[in-house]
Amino acid sequence: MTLSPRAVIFDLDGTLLDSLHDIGAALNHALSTHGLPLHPLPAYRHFVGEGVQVLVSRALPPGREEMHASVLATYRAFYAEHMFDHTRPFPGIPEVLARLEAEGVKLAVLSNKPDAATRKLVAALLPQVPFVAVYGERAGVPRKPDPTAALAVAAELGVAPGECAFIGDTAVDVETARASGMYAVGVTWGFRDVDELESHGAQVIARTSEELLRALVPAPRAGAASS
Ligand SMILES: O=C(O)COP(=O)(O)O
Repeated sequence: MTLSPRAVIFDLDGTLLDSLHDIGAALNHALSTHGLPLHPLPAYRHFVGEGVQVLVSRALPPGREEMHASVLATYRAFYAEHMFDHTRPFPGIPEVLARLEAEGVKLAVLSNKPDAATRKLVAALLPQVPFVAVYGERAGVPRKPDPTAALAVAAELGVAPGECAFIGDTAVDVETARASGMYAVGVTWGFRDVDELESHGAQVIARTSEELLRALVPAPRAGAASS
């Protein structure tokens, strides 16, 4: 099945960008600065996804909630300096975005990452992509899976929610898509597994960037590639 959406809204962390290392290293730096135990980097797969406040809450040891503000401040300062150390687009992502652009599909990013970091990363690592809208978590706007921001992005793009696909790697993204009335597409190269995506209602699962493209746009006509 090809969805052929008029617009595609992408999650950022774990969907477009492989950002786990820099997030985990920055939070481990903050934890160690405050004398708290660290986590192995893979543990951060389950901490990321619901914004920076929740990220820090999940990383703190039980009973140390009073450290939240200090750890968050140290994390923010360190991450601002190190968010580009290891973070790169996942393999095939620039090609997916270029093909969607060529097909005339409108593109946007909606992340639960803080807005400033979201914009900086997208501008620096995907500079050639003509995203119509790029948003992270903003004061006064409920974060995903609340549909408010996704519906506002669809309106900004001038498309109905039913003409949008929402692409993400976590339950939060799939729930956002469903709550907004958009196609829910889960990708497996990010931070969570297929079970999580399916059990939260992903209508399509893409395991590779090629599978994602096949789900979104019609295949080039036979013979078109050889000319
Ligand atoms: O940083 C987060 O909490 C999540 O970011 P994402 O919404 O781009 O996955």
